Amino acid sequence: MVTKIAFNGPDDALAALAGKLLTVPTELACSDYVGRVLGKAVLADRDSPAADVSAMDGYALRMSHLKQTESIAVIGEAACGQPSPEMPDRGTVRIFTGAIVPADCDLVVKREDTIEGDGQIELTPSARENPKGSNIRRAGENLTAGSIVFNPGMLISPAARAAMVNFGHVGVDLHKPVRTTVITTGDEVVDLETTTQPWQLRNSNLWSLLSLFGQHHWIDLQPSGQCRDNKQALVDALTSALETSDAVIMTGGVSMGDYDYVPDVVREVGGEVVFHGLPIRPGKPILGAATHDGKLILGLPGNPVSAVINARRMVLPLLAKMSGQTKWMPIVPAIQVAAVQPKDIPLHRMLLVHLNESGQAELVNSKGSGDLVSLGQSDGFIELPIGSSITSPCRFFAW
Ligand SMILES: Nc1nc2c(c(=O)[nH]1)N[C@H]1C(S)=C(S)[C@@H](COP(=O)(O)OP(=O)(O)OC[C@H]3O[C@@H](n4cnc5c(N)ncnc54)[C@H](O)[C@@H]3O)O[C@H]1N2
Ligand code: MOO
Repeated sequence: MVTKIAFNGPDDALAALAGKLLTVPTELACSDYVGRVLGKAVLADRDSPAADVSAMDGYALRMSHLKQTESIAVIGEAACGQPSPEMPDRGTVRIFTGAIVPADCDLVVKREDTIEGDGQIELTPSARENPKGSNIRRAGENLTAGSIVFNPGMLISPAARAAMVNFGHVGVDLHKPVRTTVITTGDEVVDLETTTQPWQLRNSNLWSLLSLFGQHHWIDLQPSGQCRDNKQALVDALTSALETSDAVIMTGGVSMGDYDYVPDVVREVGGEVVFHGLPIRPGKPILGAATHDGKLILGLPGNPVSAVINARRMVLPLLAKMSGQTKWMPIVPAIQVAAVQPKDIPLHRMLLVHLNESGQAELVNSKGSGDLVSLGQSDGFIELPIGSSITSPCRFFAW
C-alpha cells in the first residue's frame, strides 16, 4: 500500500511516476509538424545565411570609397534571386536587402546615407563613419552547415517550423501522438442527451478532459466514455482501453466510498500504484499507476474542479513525458496575485483565478470542488506550495 506521505508535492510524484512510463515510438512525417514532438535532431543542410548578403537596401562599397570626395558611379545592380555581379573597380553597385554582396565588397551603405543622383551617388558624413562589414550578414553567422538546429524532444512551434523550412526539411522523424482514453465513472453520471433527474449529473468531466487534451497535437484521443460503478464493468473497460491506448485517464471512484472501485481495478489489471493520495488540494485522493509495459493509468478525483485542475497539473506533464518531450515538467510563468494570504494548511494548494487588466491573478470566489460556475469563470489556477506566501509571484497554469 502506498501511503499519502510518499511524496511531498506534485512534482516529486510526477518524477517518480514518469520514470516508469514508456516513450511513444517515432514515425516519418511529411506534413502537420507543428504541435508535434521531434524524434531526431534537425541539422542545417547549408550555412545560414547561405552566402554573404546585404541587410539593407543601399550601395555596395569598398573601404576606399569612404575617403572619396567626388561622386561614385553606379555601375550595376545586385538584385535578390540572382548571383552577385562583379564588384566594379571604381564604382558601386546598387544592392537590395537579402541580395548576395559581390566578392570584394567591404560594406553596404543604406540609401538614406547617400545623395542619389543620375547614375551616381555621393556619400553623406554618416555614411563615411561605417566600419568594414557594415550591413552585411555573413554566411553561416546564424549557423553553419551540418550543425544541430533542434534537438530531439522539442515541441515544434510555428516559429520552429520556419527554421525547418529554411533548412529544407520535408520528411521529419516525429514521435507518434500519445493514444489516450478517458473513462469517467459513477452511477449518477449521465450524458448530455439524457433528461436529468435531481440525483443525476451531466458528464462534465468527460468534456473538460477531452477539451483539455484535445488542444494538443501530440495527444491522440481514443474513443472515450462513461462506465458504471461496477467492478467487473470497470475492469473490462480499463482492460480494453489499455489494449488500444498508451494512457488511460479515469475520473471518480478513487477515494474511500463503498463504490470507489478504481484503486482495486487498477491493481487487478496489473497496474503498479506509485501514489494514491498526495498532499494537494484539490485532488488529495489522486491515484497514479503504470503497467508493466509503461502505460499510464491515472485516477483523477470525480469532483469536476479537482478533475480538470489535476488533469492540467498532473496528467498533461505525464502525457508530455510519454510523448517524448524533454521539457515535460511544467514550465509556467510566475505572476503576482492580488489576494490576501489564505489560512495555512499542510497541503499544496491550487486556487482558481482569473486575470485582471493589469495581468495579475485574482482569486475566483469558489464554493469548492463541485462548483462548476466558478470553474467556468476562471482563466486557470495558481499554485501555493505548503508554507509559501501569496505575496510572492505564484506559478500560473492557464487552461
Ligand atoms: N472519507 C473521505 N471521503 C472523501 C475524501 C476523503 O479523503 N475521505 N476525499 C474527498 C475528495 S478531496 C474528493 S475530490 C472526492 C473524490 O472522490 P471520488 O474520486 O471517489 O469521486 P466520486 O465520489 O465518484 O465523485 C465525487 C463528486 O464528483 C461528481 N462526479 C463524479 N464524476 C463526475 C463526472 N464525470 N462529471 C461531473 N461530476 C462528476 C460526483 O457526482 C460527486 O459529486 O472524495 C471526497 N470524499
Ligand atoms: O480533490 Mo477534492 O476536490 O480536494 O475535494
